[in-house]
Amino acid sequence: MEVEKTEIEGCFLIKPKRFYDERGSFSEGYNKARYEKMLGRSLNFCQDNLSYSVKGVLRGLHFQRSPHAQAKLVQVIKGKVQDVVVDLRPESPTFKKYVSVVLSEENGYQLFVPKGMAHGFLALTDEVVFQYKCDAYYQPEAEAGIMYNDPELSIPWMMNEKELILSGKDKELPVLNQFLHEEQ
Ligand SMILES: Cc1cn([C@H]2C[C@H](O)[C@@H](COP(=O)(O)OP(=O)(O)O[C@H]3O[C@@H](C)C(=O)[C@@H](O)[C@H]3O)O2)c(=O)[nH]c1=O
Repeated sequence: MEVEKTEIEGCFLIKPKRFYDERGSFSEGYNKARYEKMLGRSLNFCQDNLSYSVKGVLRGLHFQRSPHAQAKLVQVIKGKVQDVVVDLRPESPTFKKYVSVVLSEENGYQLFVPKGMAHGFLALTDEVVFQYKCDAYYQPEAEAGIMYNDPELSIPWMMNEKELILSGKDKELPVLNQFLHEEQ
């Protein structure tokens, strides 16, 4: 298993080791003791989520407000996504920076997303099964988000705007600037 730092402090790309044999392959999706050691922090995941998406679905950019903020361990079981994380911690040296990675069934990579991030992904294949662990429970009243095409962030999404499929809720999200003003 390899761990790579990303441009955002506390956000890591994890490359689990895969064991191949004549039957197929095996890999550990999560091992509390090993992941804690590898990431240098304690982990207390309490909820597992699974979503199915068709090509062009963009979910994001989401987070839960404190005290319900969630760290996440995200991965793709089937298909391929562009996964994006935005640092929303005002005190962070990488405040307003984003990280964009491709997570796929083939590469098996995982992304550890610390608390204080907005997170989203774009389904790049016809069928995407996306799985993630969270360390705080879902709290609908704490849900918040930033518009995926925020002009200041200017995230280079890997599909054409016209091909994207968003939820009604995600079409109404504020841009980053508006969100930061409303929070003050
Ligand atoms: C996130 C979530 C949703 N739901 C319900 C609410 C709603 O009726 C339905 C679909 O919810 P959403 O539209 O919010 O699902 P979705 O757009 O997939 O939301 C997710 O997006 C990704 C990018 C994340 O990072 C997650 O934290 C989460 O915000 O599922 C739960 O019951 N538990 C949960 O933990």
